[in-house]
Amino acid sequence: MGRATRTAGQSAARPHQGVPVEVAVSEPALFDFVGVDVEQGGTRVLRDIDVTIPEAGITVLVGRSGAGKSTLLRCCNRLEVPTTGVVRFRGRSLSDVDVLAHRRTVGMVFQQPTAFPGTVLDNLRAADPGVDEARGGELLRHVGLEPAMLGQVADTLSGGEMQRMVLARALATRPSVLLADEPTAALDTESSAQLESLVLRLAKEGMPILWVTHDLAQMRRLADHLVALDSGHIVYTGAPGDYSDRSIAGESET
Ligand SMILES: Nc1ncnc2c1ncn2[C@@H]1O[C@H](COP(=O)(O)OP(=O)(O)OP(=O)(O)O)[C@@H](O)[C@H]1O
Repeated sequence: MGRATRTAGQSAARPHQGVPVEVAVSEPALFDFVGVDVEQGGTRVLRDIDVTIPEAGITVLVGRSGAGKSTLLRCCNRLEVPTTGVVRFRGRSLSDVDVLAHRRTVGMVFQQPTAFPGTVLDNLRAADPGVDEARGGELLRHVGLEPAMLGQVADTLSGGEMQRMVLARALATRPSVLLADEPTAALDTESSAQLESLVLRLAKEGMPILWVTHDLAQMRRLADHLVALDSGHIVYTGAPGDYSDRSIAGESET
């Protein structure tokens, strides 16, 4: 975690002194889970989660099916609300934020890309009505699609094109974070590789990304940081290179 120095005024750190002082403060984490439980249908699907998601790079969440990866990810944009505990976003509890505004800051893409009715441009405008053709073309280029596709009926796109359009739609609100829940699961190898390159580029451009997968080979291609879950518990956090317990993830290399 990086550290920052800020100038604290009289009222902040030293109320009894008349001059500003320099204090060192830790930068808040991107997401901070403290004592988080999530209960679904009488079962605790996340148990006592304490984890910090760093501000930079790609954090990959791995674990076998049903481990709680999606639930943890969904807590990050308030699609899921903890039964107990706190999730903080850049230091602020998500129970205190405006949820819709938060979801514009924290974009999300899902396993199954879903087009809204109408054209690709209509889809981008559903996220931000201010998207004109120029901005729409820019968003499409950013995800490797041709601006000429703006007028195409969205549900005629291929699976790979659709997932990239959905990503462009998520980027239309200029989010500062991206959440991705197994976004390559329904794609062929080539489309999957294109999406991986795209996400690596977004991360390089400075966007922190949380990416869920059960595919350990993909995890190794993408992860700067790793969080592994098993039966609702965190079983590993740290560098991907140090993670070796395949029996915990329970998944095969692909
Ligand atoms: N609304 C719900 N009601 C009851 N149980 C739920 C609900 N949502 C999730 N669960 C259960 O919570 C557990 C964790 O689900 P979650 O989708 O987070 O797992 P996952 O690790 O993302 O799995 P997968 O890789 O299969 O998507 C599962 O056992 C699931 O059946």
